[in-house]
Amino acid sequence: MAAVGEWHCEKRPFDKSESFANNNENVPETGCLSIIVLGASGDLAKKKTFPALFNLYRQGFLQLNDVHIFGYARTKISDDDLRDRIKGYLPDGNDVTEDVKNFLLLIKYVSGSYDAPEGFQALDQAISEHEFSKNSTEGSSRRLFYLALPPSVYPPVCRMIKSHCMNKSDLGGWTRIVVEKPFGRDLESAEELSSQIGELFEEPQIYRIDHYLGKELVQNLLVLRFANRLFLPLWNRDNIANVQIVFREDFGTDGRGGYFDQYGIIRDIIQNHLLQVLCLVAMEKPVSLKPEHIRDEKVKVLQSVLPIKDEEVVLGQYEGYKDDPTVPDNSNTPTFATAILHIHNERWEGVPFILKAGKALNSRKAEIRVQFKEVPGDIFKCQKQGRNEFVIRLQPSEAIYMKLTAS
Ligand SMILES: NC(=O)C1=CN([C@@H]2O[C@H](COP(=O)(O)OP(=O)(O)OC[C@H]3O[C@@H](n4cnc5c(N)ncnc54)[C@H](OP(=O)(O)O)[C@@H]3O)[C@@H](O)[C@H]2O)C=CC1
Ligand SMILES: O=C1O[C@H](COP(=O)(O)O)[C@@H](O)[C@H](O)[C@H]1O
Repeated sequence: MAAVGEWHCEKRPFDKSESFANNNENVPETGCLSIIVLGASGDLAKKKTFPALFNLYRQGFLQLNDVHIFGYARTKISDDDLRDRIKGYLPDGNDVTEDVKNFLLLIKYVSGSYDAPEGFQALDQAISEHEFSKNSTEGSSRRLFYLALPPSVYPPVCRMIKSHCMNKSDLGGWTRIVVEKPFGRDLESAEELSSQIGELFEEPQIYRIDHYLGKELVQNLLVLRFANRLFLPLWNRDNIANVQIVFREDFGTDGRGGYFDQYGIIRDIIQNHLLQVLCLVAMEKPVSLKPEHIRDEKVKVLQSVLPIKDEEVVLGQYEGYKDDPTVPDNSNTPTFATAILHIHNERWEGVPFILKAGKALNSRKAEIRVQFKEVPGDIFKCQKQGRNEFVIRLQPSEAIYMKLTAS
């Protein structure tokens, strides 16, 4: 029997004043806004970034009078080509509504490379023309650059933005950049990337994104764990046998080899999305909900993870991966990985955290599965496998359910 529980689980209302401004409390959020999606020809842009912008537009956070959206990438396509690529991924894209039409008209495309001035000069000119058409005083407008690109090109792109596309002077306007995961390939490259970007932009201008943290149930994990007495006494090694954090997709790279093959499934999914989830599942209660307090508790979890043993890792590559023309014929990149993590602390000693991620599998699913221990002195002889579990499903649709043991 599966029962749906109703635990305290709330959605924090989105506060307009927080949009793009939570670290910049004194900066006015008015005036002409240009949002520039770099890597606009790619998968992230069409599946997530443009649809998210459309949702902001529909909810009134992006005003027709103030906003313009620019796509930038190397692929040579027209404005309409880009709009056609995006259309099918918008919630109402197939029956082109007025909202869809108006939104698409906000989008212009500029083509150029990621490491040469010409393209960025053309981009700057297109942005400036838009700002001029809105009678925006130079320096008073806002420019947001979203890097929907492989991290390997962040340094040249950031240098080009800094040299050619900044808001010209500081009259209340700003220039900000959003960078995607994975943040580098390893500790050394992450630190190098941090210092390269840090030399060009001030910290409040830099936004690092992990979209799993935007999923409603991921955001709710802290409320669920720390605002419900039901869970407080159970959430530990005395009651929990193991925790599985699983990501499965039923599609492969689909032409994303240019990015994916350089990184593989561990860097694409496990190191960021799944580890963030693991931290929220395993951490102690933070002092408050301030970002730095939450971060401090996450760091303690990560510091308590023991080195992963080779025999507790499985890697694989799906058959047909190398048939994708964007993947090199000799690629050894894993598209599947499982690793067992052990957290060496008072709460979790002896509880395996099983992290699994794979592409081109037989189903699509992202979930946290908390398997409870069997009850002591069990008098029932029923089948126990797959029962006594608490499941938080993050994908394809978000849900919480419990698999109880019942005859
Ligand atoms: N796809 C998704 O659902 C998600 C992706 N992300 C992140 O977004 C970023 C981009 O991923 P995604 O859009 O999927 O990948 P894509 O392979 O689709 O790459 C995006 C664009 O980047 C350019 N590009 C690709 N490979 C290279 C390369 N080796 N060198 C220079 N430019 C390249 C291409 O544009 P052009 O050739 O036209 O210049 C491409 O259209 C990654 O960091 C990923 O982790 C994050 C969350 C979800
Ligand atoms: O970050 C990424 O996430 C997507 C999956 O996101 P979801 O919200 O649809 O679960 C994945 O396809 C992509 O490889 C990866 O870069």
